Amino acid sequence: MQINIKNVSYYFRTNKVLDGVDLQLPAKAKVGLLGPNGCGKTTLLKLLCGLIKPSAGSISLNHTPLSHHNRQQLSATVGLMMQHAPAALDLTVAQVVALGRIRHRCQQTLTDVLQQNSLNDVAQMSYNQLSGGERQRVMFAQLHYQQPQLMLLDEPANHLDINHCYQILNKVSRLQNTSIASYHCFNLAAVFCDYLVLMQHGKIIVSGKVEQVLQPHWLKQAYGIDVEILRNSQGTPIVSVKNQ
Ligand SMILES: Nc1ncnc2c1ncn2[C@@H]1O[C@H](COP(=O)(O)OP(=O)(O)OP(=O)(O)O)[C@@H](O)[C@H]1O
Repeated sequence: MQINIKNVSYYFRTNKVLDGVDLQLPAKAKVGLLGPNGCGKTTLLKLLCGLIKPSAGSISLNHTPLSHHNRQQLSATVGLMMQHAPAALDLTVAQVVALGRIRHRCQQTLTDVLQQNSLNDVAQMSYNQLSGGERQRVMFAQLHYQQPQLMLLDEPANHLDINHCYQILNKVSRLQNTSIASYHCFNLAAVFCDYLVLMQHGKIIVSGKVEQVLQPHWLKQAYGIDVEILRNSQGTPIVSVKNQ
């Protein structure tokens, strides 16, 4: 899904939390949103799925303004995994995952999705009785079942142990869709994204390929930290924070 964000601003009352954001993304891009706490990453993700509307500017998906997509179509083609997995009503894990396909004809079975996300053993447990990381995995399985053309993930690594974190981010990177995920860990973003967007105070300060964005001067500007950039054996950047 192609995305075109034009001069988008967003206010919470008088607080301008997004300020003239411009961004064009090609279909199937795997995008990482970076930036310090409160810079506007979640707000941008909520705007992209139509949960909130821009105060100014416009967003188009596949060349059609978001405001022209009908709600049902949008909820089938765009999926958002929130940062804090919500407490569900008294639903089982299987029922929560099944909500991902409530508006679709299923192409893969619920059993397959539960299995692919290693949730078979807890499928009949109450969602409310799961740990934070287990809930996060259930919410990802719901999104996986939905198979949206545009997958939005707010801090997908939240709560997850390193093994489940890699399993989920590997799945995201292999899906043939567009994904935009916010990250606090530069090194996860470097491994799983092909394009990064660095934000500060509601603005994009730089966007581009991983190597262009993970530069010491940009990270100093956004976060006020000194870093050096190392490389792993595949040449992927590793950001190492210098002792403060
Ligand atoms: N419901 C709300 N009402 C008022 N202000 C809000 C609301 N939600 C967010 N904000 C403000 O909007 C700004 C951007 O918040 P947002 O959640 O988009 O940041 P973020 O980059 O996702 O932060 P984090 O990395 O901490 O999750 C923050 O200053 C926040 O206080």
